[in-house]
Amino acid sequence: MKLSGKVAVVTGAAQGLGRGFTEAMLQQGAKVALLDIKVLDGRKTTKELASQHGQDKVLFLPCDVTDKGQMESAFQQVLRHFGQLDVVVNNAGVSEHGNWEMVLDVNLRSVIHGTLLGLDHMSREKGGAGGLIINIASMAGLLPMFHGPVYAATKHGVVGLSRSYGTPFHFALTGVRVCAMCPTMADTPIQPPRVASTPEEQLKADAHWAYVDNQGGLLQVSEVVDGFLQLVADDSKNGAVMRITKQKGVDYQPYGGGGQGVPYASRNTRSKL
Ligand SMILES: NC(=O)C1=CN([C@@H]2O[C@H](COP(=O)(O)OP(=O)(O)OC[C@H]3O[C@@H](n4cnc5c(N)ncnc54)[C@H](O)[C@@H]3O)[C@@H](O)[C@H]2O)C=CC1
Ligand SMILES: CCCCCC(=O)CC\C=C/C=C/C=C/[C@@H](O)[C@@H](O)CCCC(=O)O
Repeated sequence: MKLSGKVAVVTGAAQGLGRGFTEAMLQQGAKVALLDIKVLDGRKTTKELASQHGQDKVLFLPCDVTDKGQMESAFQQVLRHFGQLDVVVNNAGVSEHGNWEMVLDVNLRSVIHGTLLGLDHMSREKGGAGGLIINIASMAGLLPMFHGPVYAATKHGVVGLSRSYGTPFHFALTGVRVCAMCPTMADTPIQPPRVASTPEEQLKADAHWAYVDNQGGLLQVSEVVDGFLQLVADDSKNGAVMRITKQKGVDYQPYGGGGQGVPYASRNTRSKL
């Protein structure tokens, strides 16, 4: 997809990878709606990007992605404001912490909802023009994460969701490509501090940072963004799972047969909003 003139929604765009994806799409001529629960940070980021790219190219919408009503309203505001929708980046996410249901809500349930909203607004079978959905998973979506089992479960779910909606069956109906990105540790505020507040958390932090250091350090946001732009541009990639690691750079998770997907015999195979 060429991004010039296109309209994108990015969740969790106030900082980190989401801000990186947003800036990259603006630089390629897209207009971007930034959704984030952090209102002050979101407004600050949007103001900075507006000064670089033009006020008409950005729109900030305060939005808690776990609130279905806020998400539906945000997508409707994007359509009203920009008149179209071509790209959805379900990026908002949180790392593992005590509240496992919140991790599930943000990292998986909201990504499912954002995917369904994107399909609802872009799918050709619903009068849309087709488009692209990129769901931000993680290498924890492909590997076990002993200090983050719930986090890993959500990211495995994002991979499965993206591969399933990224089958030829759905593309024939929707004209919407759906892919997942699986970066390893990247230099954003999601990273835990090296010095924790409790001995138990310090043990986890030491294990985390020992792994990061052993893997060659953190990815830079720019490295993840480069992969993102490659995925956006490559219209042959549907249902693809992009990996970004320090060892191998950008590559794709290899899968054997079955890439066409398996029909699931149920009364209603198609999820509803
Ligand atoms: N940084 C890393 O090491 C990696 C990050 N990821 C994934 O990349 C995505 C972005 O993460 P980062 O930029 O690193 O983290 P980050 O913490 O810097 O940014 C996450 C953004 O999501 C927003 N957010 C969180 N909960 C929200 C909610 N309920 N509603 C709306 N916005 C919400 C935050 O306010 C923040 O702006 C996440 O899905 C994360 O799991 C994947 C692999 C590696
Ligand atoms: C706790 C902070 C938030 C977590 C953010 C993440 O999602 C971090 C990424 C999670 C796991 C990373 C695994 C990294 C694996 C690679 O470094 C490499 O070891 C994998 C090689 C796989 C292969 O070659 O098949």
